[in-house]
Amino acid sequence: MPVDLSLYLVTDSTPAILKGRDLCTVVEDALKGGVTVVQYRDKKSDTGDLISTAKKLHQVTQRYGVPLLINDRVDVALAVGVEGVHLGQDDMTFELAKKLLPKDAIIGISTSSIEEARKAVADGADYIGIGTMFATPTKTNTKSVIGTAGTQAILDAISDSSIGTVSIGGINHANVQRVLYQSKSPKKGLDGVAIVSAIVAADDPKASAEEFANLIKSTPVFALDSKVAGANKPETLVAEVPQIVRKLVEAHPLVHNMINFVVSNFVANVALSIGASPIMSPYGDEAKDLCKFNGALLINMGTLTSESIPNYEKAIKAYNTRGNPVVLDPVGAAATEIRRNAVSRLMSGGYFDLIKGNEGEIRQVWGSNAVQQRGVDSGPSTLTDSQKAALARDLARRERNLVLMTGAIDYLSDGERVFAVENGHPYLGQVTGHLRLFLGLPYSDKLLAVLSGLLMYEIAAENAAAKDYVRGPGSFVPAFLDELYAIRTAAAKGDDSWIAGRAKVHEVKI
Ligand SMILES: Cc1ncc(COP(=O)(O)OP(=O)(O)O)c(N)n1
Ligand SMILES: Cc1nc(C(=O)O)sc1CCOP(=O)(O)O
Repeated sequence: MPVDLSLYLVTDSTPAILKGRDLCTVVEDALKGGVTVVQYRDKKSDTGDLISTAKKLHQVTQRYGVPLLINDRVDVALAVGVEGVHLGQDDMTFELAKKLLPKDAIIGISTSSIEEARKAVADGADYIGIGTMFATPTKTNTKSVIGTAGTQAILDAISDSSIGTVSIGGINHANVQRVLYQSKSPKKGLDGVAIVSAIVAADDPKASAEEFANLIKSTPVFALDSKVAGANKPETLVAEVPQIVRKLVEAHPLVHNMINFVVSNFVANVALSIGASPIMSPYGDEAKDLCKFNGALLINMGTLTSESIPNYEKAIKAYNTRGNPVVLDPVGAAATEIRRNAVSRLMSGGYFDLIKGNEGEIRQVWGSNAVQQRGVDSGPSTLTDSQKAALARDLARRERNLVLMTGAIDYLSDGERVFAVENGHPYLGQVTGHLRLFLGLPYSDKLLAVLSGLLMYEIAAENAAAKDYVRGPGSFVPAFLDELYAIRTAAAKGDDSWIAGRAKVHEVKI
């Protein structure tokens, strides 16, 4: 019978993690909470002590019908008669372990590259541990931190095989759903997550394991997995927009803004104009209460300070844990070394449902070092329209989220579909800080939700710019707020004329 790898506990007996408690008690508590496999990992004890502890652990795991595997030591596994072993790249070879262990013994192999994973598949391993997902103090001598993108590439390369897969390294309650969701390749996902400190070092290992089990079971299905019928056709999507705008107006959602002070006032007024409820809070600790209102979080890096990043991280963790939408606006991402580092730190620490930026910013998030922004402007474009569309699509595909690359033409992608939106007005580009409030709405097709927000904004901008009293960005702002309000009022009355014949959306085939 295949092993249930969904919640894989790896033990650690070091004082910093076990904190002087009895290992068997901690493991039994974790089993009560829902752990499905246990690996006894002890790098320090002598062989005699390893065997004696493994025997005690085996008595516990057998009571819960959960397999016990031994890290590195085939001899200890044989002496105790446990269900299997976990072997690293520098341990006994798979072939030899297979010869020595009983036929039905479980053998897992550590992998951190496509080559290692392919070899484990060819050898016939039962599962692979894929890591290191995120840097972790539990094990500092890891080969490479590969994140969700590296894990996805490995899963993709072995997607024809039925080998089991778990991710390991730095996984906790705040990131577990993202790890499972974002690592998924089109044909193969992770079967589970391997955890050390977030369970063994927890004050209450049972409660911690229970929380993991619930999060794993309820890992949400996002945009790529469910769309409205015919959702590749712009006209099908645009036809849905009026009712989505109406729903937004009725929902009166809360938006938590961690935003650049330059546009703070404007963003608050925009939110109010379209019927949302804005709160400006750069204070990360406040997020654990604010996220309970089930609104969306917007991180706008416009006026970054040394205190911003830890505050962003706290807020992202709070919203990710609840699965509430988080939007990243990486303003000026390619302008300075500090901003470049901030982007990579945020990208490795949290899940963003939507990343919105100009070409320079999106290229920086993608990892292109060739870009140098001047201030927050994108700078002259060096990409063709189809390269821009491909960049938005590839980033969304890698991050398994939505990407909106703004410019004269906006490109919106969910990693599969790419739509070009040619509405808007140049004045809108001079008034940064557009909010995408629509992600919080209960629509399974998040791309459609964001497209609705985008069209509402851009059509309001066109209407505002057409007023004869609007002569530049200064007079544009109040007119724009009025036009947003006018659309909101019309939508609330069921009047969809604001969008009739106005949307300039086409699908880009790459
Ligand atoms: C499930 C799982 N995956 C990876 C590892 C790491 O094993 P290894 O490379 O042998 O490193 P050590 O654990 O020996 O430090 C693991 N233990 N479990
Ligand atoms: C044992 C181990 N192996 C890793 C690898 O990358 O192969 S990372 C790791 C430790 C994981 O600990 P925690 O869950 O506390 O971050």
